Amino acid sequence: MTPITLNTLKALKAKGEKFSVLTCYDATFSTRISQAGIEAMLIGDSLGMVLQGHDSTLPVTMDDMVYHTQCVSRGNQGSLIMADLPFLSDADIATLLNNAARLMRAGAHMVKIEGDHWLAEGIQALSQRGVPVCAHLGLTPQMVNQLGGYRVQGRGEAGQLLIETAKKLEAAGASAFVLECVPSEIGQAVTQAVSAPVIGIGAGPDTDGQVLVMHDMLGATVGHTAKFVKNFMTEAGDIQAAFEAFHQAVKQGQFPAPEHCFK
Ligand SMILES: Nc1nc(=O)c2c([nH]1)NC[C@@H]1CN(c3ccc(C(=O)N[C@@H](CCC(=O)O)C(=O)O)cc3)CN21
Ligand SMILES: CC(C)C(=O)C(=O)O
Ligand SMILES: [Mg+2]
Repeated sequence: MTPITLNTLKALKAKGEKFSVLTCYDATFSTRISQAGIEAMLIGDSLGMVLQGHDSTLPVTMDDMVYHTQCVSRGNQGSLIMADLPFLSDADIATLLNNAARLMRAGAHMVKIEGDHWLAEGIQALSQRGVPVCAHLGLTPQMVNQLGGYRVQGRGEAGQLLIETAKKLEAAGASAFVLECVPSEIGQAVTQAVSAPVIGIGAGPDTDGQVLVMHDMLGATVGHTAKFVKNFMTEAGDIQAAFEAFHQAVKQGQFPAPEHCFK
């Protein structure tokens, strides 16, 4: 399989074709997920919750992210690898550049950073130096203490601001977006407003790609799961088939269904 690049994702968007993304944290699942044809894997700081047992993503360190990115990189068979910059790893531009360099050396092809319009400066600094950046907007879990919980974002006026923010960050150099927990109409509007691929999680059916936390879509997560989660394991019967079913459902526009979306 020819490796997936950012250009592949851009070309899919231009053609109106969907693509799928899963979080991944280790070499075995990296091989399995990439063999299923899933275009990209995200070493998410959600590992703080699903692997480490914390109740938020805030305790995750750069060392944690580097270690898991190396593991995923070793198992990868052609998917695009994205890695999260963890909480406050972007305290200033020099720190941000150093931390992004660590993720890229560990095998990431692109870094993802959570925030809002103020990300522009950091995104510009990274993209000018050859580090592709994915901007994570909407529900940004590193801000859970300020948001007062994992709540839907971008309702009412905030939705219009989100569209303007995405355009501004694309102009600053963002090459992709993750849009989390927003009404479907905002997911659609942001996707149309930028030419960079938009990956949704709880952002409706109209984003270019869909991402889920691997443990959620395998039905392995303990306790509460969000409305946007679908368990692909029940029907598939084994893990490889569940990855393939997720990929096909996204490709064919069958996932997310209305029950996975916010109005
Ligand atoms: N296992 C796991 N899956 C994830 O998707 C995930 C993590 N962990 N950890 C980091 C963040 C936290 N995330 C979350 C967690 C909960 C909701 C949630 O339950 N949201 C409510 C929205 C309620 C509302 O405002 O209407 C929901 O009902 O889905 C959303 C995103 C997404 N990320
Ligand atoms: C939920 C996705 C988008 C993420 O940022 C993570 O897994 O950390
Ligand atoms: Mg994350």
